[in-house]
Amino acid sequence: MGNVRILALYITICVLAFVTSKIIIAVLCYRRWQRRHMVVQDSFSGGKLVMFRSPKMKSLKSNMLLKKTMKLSNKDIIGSGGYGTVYRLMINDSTSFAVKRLNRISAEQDRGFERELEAMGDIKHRNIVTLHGYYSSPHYNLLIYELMPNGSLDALLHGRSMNKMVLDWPSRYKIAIGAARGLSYLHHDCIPHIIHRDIKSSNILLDQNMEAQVSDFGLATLIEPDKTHVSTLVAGTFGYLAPEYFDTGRATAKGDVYSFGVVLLELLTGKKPTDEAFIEEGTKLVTWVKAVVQDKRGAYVLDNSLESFPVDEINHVFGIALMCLEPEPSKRPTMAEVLKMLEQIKPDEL
Ligand SMILES: Nc1ncnc2c1ncn2[C@@H]1O[C@H](COP(=O)(O)OP(=O)(O)OP(=O)(O)O)[C@@H](O)[C@H]1O
Repeated sequence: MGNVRILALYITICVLAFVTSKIIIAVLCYRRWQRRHMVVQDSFSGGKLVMFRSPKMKSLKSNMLLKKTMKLSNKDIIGSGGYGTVYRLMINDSTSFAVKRLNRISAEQDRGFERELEAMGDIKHRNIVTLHGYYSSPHYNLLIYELMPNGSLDALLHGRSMNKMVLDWPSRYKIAIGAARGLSYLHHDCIPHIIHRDIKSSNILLDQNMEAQVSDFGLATLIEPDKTHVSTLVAGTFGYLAPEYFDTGRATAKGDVYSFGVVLLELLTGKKPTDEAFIEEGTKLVTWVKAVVQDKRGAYVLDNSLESFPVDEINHVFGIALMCLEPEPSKRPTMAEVLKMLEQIKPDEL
């Protein structure tokens, strides 16, 4: 009988110690989370604004941030895409953000929303657009990003009048290297490794120094794009998608490499992969370029504005693009290899 009591006491002590340790760990984790976040509850809408603490956030008052976020209107719109509308949020002369309002997501997707965003907020790299925070409410969600003052590569290369700019070869090469660094970081240095799934020129944004930053990673898994958004097929964008994706429907790192190859072609030819002219002719940028190269008229595809720049450098990047565009995924280089090859073209400048 005595032994049974001792055993019961022993089990009780073990259970209590286990439960207490779990509570202590949970409290410590929550305190750590609180130290790294600034949280404001919006009693009016029932929403919650969460900002990840960083040097940029130090001088900001949380209530003022929430107030300005809630006041965003059509006049603040800077773009829109398959996931929703993007607004410029001006806090003061020196601080602004890009706020992406996401189209409604299902309750099932909503459950993983905050967890995914916490992981995205942890990713800090000079070639990845920083996620500063998010707002979640029963009706809609907002993602708060670093504002990229020079917009997207897509707008710079193919935009109408105001945004369009003739990018010289050094700028294009710098953009290619920056985007390759960002993507290589997601593929090889993040744990767990991240597949972007939607690499394209509108997801390569330019900071004040025209340095490329990759945006929108993680969104393809976070939210199903708007079904009315014609350029988007499941995840990814027509014109950039690797051929195997149409058979398997599976996003892979080598699929990202293919899409990056399309972006390199875009930089070299100045042509838009999603251009209706290609669709009308029943072809794509990649097919057209490959056909011209096969005819040994490779120089014909290059953007006219690149004529006066070093042809060997341009041809080298062209060669790398074609490697990325190998139909067989295993024959494509990894992003780390692509980056290394790009860097070797002008090693002194980096
Ligand atoms: N952080 C940002 N800073 C500045 N402009 C941005 C930022 N994020 C997005 N934009 C602008 O908003 C536009 C729309 O972006 P969004 O990511 O919603 O759609 P997209 O990339 O064009 O298309 P999709 O939704 O199919 O990926 C971009 O092309 C860009 O011009």
